[in-house]
Amino acid sequence: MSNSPVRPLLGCIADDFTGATDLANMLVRGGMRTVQSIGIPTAEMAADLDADAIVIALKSRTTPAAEAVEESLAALEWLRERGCEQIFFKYCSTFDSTAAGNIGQVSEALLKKLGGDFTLACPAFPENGRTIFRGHLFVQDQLLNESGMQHHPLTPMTDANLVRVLQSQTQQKVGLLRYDSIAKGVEGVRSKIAELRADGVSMAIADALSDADLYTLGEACADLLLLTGGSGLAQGLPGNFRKAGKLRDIDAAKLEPVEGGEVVLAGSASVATNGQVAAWLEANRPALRINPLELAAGRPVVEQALEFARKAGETVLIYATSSPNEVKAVQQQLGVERAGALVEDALGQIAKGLLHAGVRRFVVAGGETSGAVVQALGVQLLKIGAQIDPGVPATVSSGNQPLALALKSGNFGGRDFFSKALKQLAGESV
Ligand SMILES: Nc1ncnc2c1ncn2[C@@H]1O[C@H](COP(=O)(O)OP(=O)(O)OP(=O)(O)O)[C@@H](O)[C@H]1O
Ligand SMILES: O=C(O)[C@@H](O)C(=O)CO
Repeated sequence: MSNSPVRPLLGCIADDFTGATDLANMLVRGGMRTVQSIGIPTAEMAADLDADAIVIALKSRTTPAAEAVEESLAALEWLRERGCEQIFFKYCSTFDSTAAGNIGQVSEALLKKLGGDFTLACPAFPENGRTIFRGHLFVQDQLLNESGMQHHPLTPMTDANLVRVLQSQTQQKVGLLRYDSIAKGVEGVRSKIAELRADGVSMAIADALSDADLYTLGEACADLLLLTGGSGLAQGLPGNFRKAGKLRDIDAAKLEPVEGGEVVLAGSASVATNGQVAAWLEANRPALRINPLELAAGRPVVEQALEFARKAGETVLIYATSSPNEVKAVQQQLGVERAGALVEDALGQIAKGLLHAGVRRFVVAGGETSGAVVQALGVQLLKIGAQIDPGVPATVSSGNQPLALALKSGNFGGRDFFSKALKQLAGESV
């Protein structure tokens, strides 16, 4: 067994916040000690880094391609300076991108900078119902464009044919690594990649119906400088580093316990979060809903929420989560951006107020919401612990005052996620 690596092995760039946490979760599950940085780490943060994998969380999913490319290249440069051997570009398992990109443009730029001539694009996440067959992405039993994602406010996905979608975002030739090549195992994948390369393809959408397919892909691609996809594709990578004797045999998911108060903050309006809020209310646990219209009217919503939490004497849920129709009505009155910003800002301020009141464990629902809360709490670096539900790990922030955080993508987590996450952050077995 080799000693702890001085430099990280895998460098990752994620296009959003909870997506980064999802990827980090997968790497820890595979035995890689992983830290997530909010943006490119500062020199001070970098001095403390000791991990097998580093995930840099950007907020580039919906930014114009040129901006996303610039930020991603800056992250790449930082990761290469640290000596990372392989780079992973993480995007959403539903391939969320605007009509203008930017998954293709960012992948192309990263590949060029690395001097590579081929990469895979595979957003599959079978554990959460995302599979790819003949280049078409399914969410559970629906094609992507019939799954509800066609109505996404920022990244409506109206075509399930990922070869076509990716080709519209890059000058490079896009191909398909089909399920029948993957069924032939690691050698089958390698010979198909050789064929695709000879054909001038530099990015191939990879089919994946199961975790077994993703492990095969991961093993077959050990030598590629760049891989791109969802967290599922990363499952096969720790095994490659282990085989090469580069990982220590330690518990990568171990986190220090964090004592203090706890809270649940929900700013996601997704179906899964609506169910989780309903489950909390059905259990008669204390909850307060914040109303964006009251925020817009300048009412003291933040102060009221802090007072509510203080008086409750037990763990509370503070949420903006509403049904799609209610959200739409608010958005029509305030505008999508303003409504979102008001809620995010309020939940951030509430998180900060609760921190001052002694809260140290935070369960947060929603990608944008998590970004706002983490920023308000001044968190820059997260150590990643054990999985709570697929795609969501427990995490603890670095620094003088460690905070325990569970940051959940909107559509992730079971109905009992909030209570399960609170227990796990408190160190209880779940
Ligand atoms: N009641 C509401 N009315 C209007 N906007 C709301 C309301 N509740 C939440 N929002 C806003 O909706 C957005 C939800 O985005 P967020 O990323 O947090 O959740 P999500 O989209 O479900 O999660 P993910 O991006 O992880 O899939 C935020 O900007 C939030 O402020
Ligand atoms: O891949 C996923 O589905 C998530 O990690 C995510 O990025 C959700 O926004």
